[in-house]
Amino acid sequence: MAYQYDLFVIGAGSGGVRASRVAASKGYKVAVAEGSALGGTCVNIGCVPKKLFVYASEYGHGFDEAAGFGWSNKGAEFNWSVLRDNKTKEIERLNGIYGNMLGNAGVEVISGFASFVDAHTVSVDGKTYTAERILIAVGAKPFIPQFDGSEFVVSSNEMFYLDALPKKALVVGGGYIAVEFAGILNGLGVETTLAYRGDQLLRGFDQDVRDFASEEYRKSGIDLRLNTDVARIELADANDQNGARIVHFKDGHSEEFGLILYATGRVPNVDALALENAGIETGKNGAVKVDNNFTTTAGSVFALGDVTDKIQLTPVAIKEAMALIDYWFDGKEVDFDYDNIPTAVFSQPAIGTVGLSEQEAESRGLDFRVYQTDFRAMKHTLSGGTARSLMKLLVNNADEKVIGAHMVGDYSGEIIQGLGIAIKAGATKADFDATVGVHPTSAEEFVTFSANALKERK
Ligand SMILES: Cc1cc2nc3c(=O)[nH]c(=O)nc-3n(C[C@H](O)[C@H](O)[C@H](O)COP(=O)(O)OP(=O)(O)OC[C@H]3O[C@@H](n4cnc5c(N)ncnc54)[C@H](O)[C@@H]3O)c2cc1C
Ligand SMILES: NC(=O)c1ccc[n+]([C@@H]2O[C@H](COP(=O)([O-])OP(=O)(O)OC[C@H]3O[C@@H](n4cnc5c(N)ncnc54)[C@H](O)[C@@H]3O)[C@@H](O)[C@H]2O)c1
Repeated sequence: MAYQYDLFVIGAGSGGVRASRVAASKGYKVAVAEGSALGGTCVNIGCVPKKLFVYASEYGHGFDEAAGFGWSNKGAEFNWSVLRDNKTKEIERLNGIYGNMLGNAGVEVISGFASFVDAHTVSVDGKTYTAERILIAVGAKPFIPQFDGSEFVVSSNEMFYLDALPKKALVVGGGYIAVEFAGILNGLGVETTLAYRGDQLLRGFDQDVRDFASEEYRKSGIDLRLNTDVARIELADANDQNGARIVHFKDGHSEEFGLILYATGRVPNVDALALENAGIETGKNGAVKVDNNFTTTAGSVFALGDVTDKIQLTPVAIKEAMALIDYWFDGKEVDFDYDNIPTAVFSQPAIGTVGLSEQEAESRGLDFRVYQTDFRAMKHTLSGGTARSLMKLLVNNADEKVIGAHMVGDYSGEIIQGLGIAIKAGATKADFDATVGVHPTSAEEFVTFSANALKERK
């Protein structure tokens, strides 16, 4: 049967743009449907605008820290609408670049939300399109638990377009988005409370990193409250939808906030897809089920990125798209390595991590040793700041390979990328030791760990 397209991609985000662009450049006839803005979550309401906000927020601390270096700061003021609107202009510039990139590669961009008619046919705004292969790359959307007053909270989506910043904000959650936005708000001068229902933030990260980062967040001014959960929320003035909110916590106390951000996870964005029309099965939270080759239960339909709910990171979606391209064009079975994916949390201070945490290494029954240090970075000898940095290296005793590296402190995201290469390449502790340090940096600690830094493990 002749189809209109070789490939129809649903969603022009991190994974969808890469897959459609490369497939078209290799000779496929490709269309991509996008219901919102080109570039997806990362470009529009994720990594990119978030990082711009982090830069803005860091100045908030920078002005204070500059005094020790001789700068006098005569009443610097922050204007939210300038930041918000400059950010939006930059994102619109990127949207244009994505449009050109797709157009130049010969990809037809169709505006609108797609849904399945059958395993080779999708419908967008009432018009149908047939394709030999269909790729689902629709990403994820914020999950907000439903409770009395949950309509008065916002998700990260809205944070990028707020009319004004509140005087006092509550952030609920304990993952990447919660700690990143708590840091952003705090640095921009908002009185910020971060409430998490569990014992410690950042589940899945190394325990020392979690403890250390939490302490640093507190020192930076965030009011961190653990084992704290919200019972219900109401408007302070029932006639003012945009006014203050009263939060009733489960411990019985109540408090007023101008803004409440729920950062309580993201779930696959499948509701509008009518997956059942194509016989596509889903699992937990609606995640599209795929085999190793990203093939769904309908053989002509593939899925990757956040919608499969594996690891929700942009470079993962992009690498998955490239692996799928190799499978389609070169018949290479996908052998995606989900171990040793470096990642950074752009909180303040930032966290960089790659490989196993101490707890993961223990649960895998490995015999390993840990080198660990924490120190005051040189900058803070004059800044007057009390921030400290943490670095930690795990070495497998059987083959001397470095199996994990973790850092909390300035530039961790930048530093961890290089360590990711070393660990992926199988570097040993001796290789780290044989590497000459870059001085004076914090990063050099990773190549100067001696027996003195061995952690006594219980
Ligand atoms: C606040 C925030 C900060 C983040 N920061 C980082 C970071 O610093 N680093 C990092 O690596 N990751 C970060 N992420 C995660 C990253 O954005 C995602 O992992 C990544 O965007 C996933 O790519 P994707 O291709 O799976 O989906 P997406 O990029 O989400 O793209 C999916 C696209 O599909 C479209 N779509 C949905 N349904 C349909 C439909 N039916 N028809 C047509 N189009 C549809 C959507 O509009 C969207 O444009 C962040 C996420 C958030 C929310
Ligand atoms: N720097 C980055 O790379 C970056 C930044 C932002 C987001 N992301 C990606 O996006 C994903 C989603 O981010 P996220 O922070 O929303 O999710 P997350 O899964 O990282 O964290 C969700 C948090 O909400 C808590 N939670 C869940 N349900 C709750 C409830 N009912 N009440 C109170 N708390 C609840 C969880 O315990 C957890 O701490 C991340 O896992 C990450 O993969 C990456």
